[in-house]
Amino acid sequence: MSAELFPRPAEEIAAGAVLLPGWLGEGAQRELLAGCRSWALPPAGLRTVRMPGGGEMSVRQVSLGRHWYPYGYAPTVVDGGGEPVKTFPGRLGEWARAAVDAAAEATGEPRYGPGPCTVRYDVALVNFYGAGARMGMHRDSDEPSDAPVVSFSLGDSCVFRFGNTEGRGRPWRDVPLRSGDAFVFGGPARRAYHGVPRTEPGSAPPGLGLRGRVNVTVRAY
Ligand SMILES: O=C(O)CCC(=O)C(=O)O
Ligand SMILES: [Fe+2]
Repeated sequence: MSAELFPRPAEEIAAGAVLLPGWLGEGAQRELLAGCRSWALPPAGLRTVRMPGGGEMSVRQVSLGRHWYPYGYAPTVVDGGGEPVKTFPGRLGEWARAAVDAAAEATGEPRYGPGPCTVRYDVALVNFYGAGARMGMHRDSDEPSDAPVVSFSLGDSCVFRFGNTEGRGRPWRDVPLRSGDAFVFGGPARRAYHGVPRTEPGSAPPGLGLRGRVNVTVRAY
């Protein structure tokens, strides 16, 4: 991919929620995608998540570090085959801390506490969006930790709807996320509602070799 014609600057979408466009370069995107492909393999690989109401999430998912299920975390795939969850890769924690520092620097506000980020990240959710997949408005609230969540996007672009902490409704901002973008939400935005109303099939960078969208969300439990 050539450089952007109009580079997108870092932007604070809401207090504590920062978009870092193109934060992962092409090499890092390829590295992360290769990781996702290996994490997707069984055991404890890519799965369809069943909701308590009987429905299924359209986004398929793999957990790292701790297994997320609706609504909690467990050491094993408690709502599937019972296998131990895959290990959380330390490199994802390094990237997440660096993204938090970049977000803090971009806003010039000490939103996430003083000094460089020292959070011990230990959980990641890998979300795979095929054509038509979406994620409804929700909060990331199954982690006791208030540490910033860091999300990395690969492949197809999407609309990331970033709302408020009061409820699922407006006000919200619809933010386009593209391959390589990082999005940090912490501090006052940590428990804000957010979702992905749509992706744009076929919009992935041709060189990446991914059809669909992958999002990796790094959290501290
Ligand atoms: O796919 C995304 O960008 C958001 C994922 C998300 O909100 C989550 O995994 O909780
Ligand atoms: Fe989320």
